[in-house]
Amino acid sequence: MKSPIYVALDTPDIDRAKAVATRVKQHVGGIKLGLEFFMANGRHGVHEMAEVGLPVFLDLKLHDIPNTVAKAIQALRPLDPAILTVHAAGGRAMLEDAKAAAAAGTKVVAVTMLTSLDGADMRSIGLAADPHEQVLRLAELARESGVDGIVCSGEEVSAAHKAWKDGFFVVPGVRPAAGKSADQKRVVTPRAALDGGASVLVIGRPITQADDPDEAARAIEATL
Ligand SMILES: O=c1ccn([C@@H]2O[C@H](COP(=O)(O)O)[C@@H](O)[C@H]2O)c(=O)[nH]1
Repeated sequence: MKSPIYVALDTPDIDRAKAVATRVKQHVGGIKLGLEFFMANGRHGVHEMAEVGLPVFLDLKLHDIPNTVAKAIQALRPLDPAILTVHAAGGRAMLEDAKAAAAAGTKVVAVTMLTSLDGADMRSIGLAADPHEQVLRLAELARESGVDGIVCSGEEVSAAHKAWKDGFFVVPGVRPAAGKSADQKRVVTPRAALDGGASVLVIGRPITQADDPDEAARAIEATL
């Protein structure tokens, strides 16, 4: 069975990204390239990483007016990403236009509330709801807008999955041992995220910063 793990290759160094991807290839289902990699290496870098032979998740978290996001997604079509992120807070029209602009084979998923935020952070940006309520509200908006799924933490994935049975759920903030971790605040274990209904587990530093990334990915996979 294909691994649900997408390894987050957060580095500007394409040789390092390729080396890690090649080492962990047997234990992951795909690679995730985010802003750090894309800003440094652009479209050419994405093409090169695709040569590793794993599906590519382009985590650019697009958030702008509908026309700008749609045009950006059209420009990304030749890269043929398996998964692409936009921010749910961009609103219904932006989500609808994002989905319409993507290639049929690309899953468009909406980031609800970053896993680096907790309730206190939400209040500081003027949101009264707790993380759980906010994620469920944005999940409903994403579902109604026709995108394929959402990004949320493992703390909310079970409730979101119950409300959206055929949704696609991407869960970052995953750590072999739960609890706060560096900049991640809403954290669960890989097993708990999967039991909650995650379709994809995004795991970066626990693999990429391990002395032996391949062994770290294998050990995580063995818990699933
Ligand atoms: O809410 C979110 C959305 C995206 N991410 C991304 O996932 C990885 C997590 O990396 P770790 O090293 O495992 O913390 C990273 O690329 C983030 O940009 C997220 O963490 N939370």
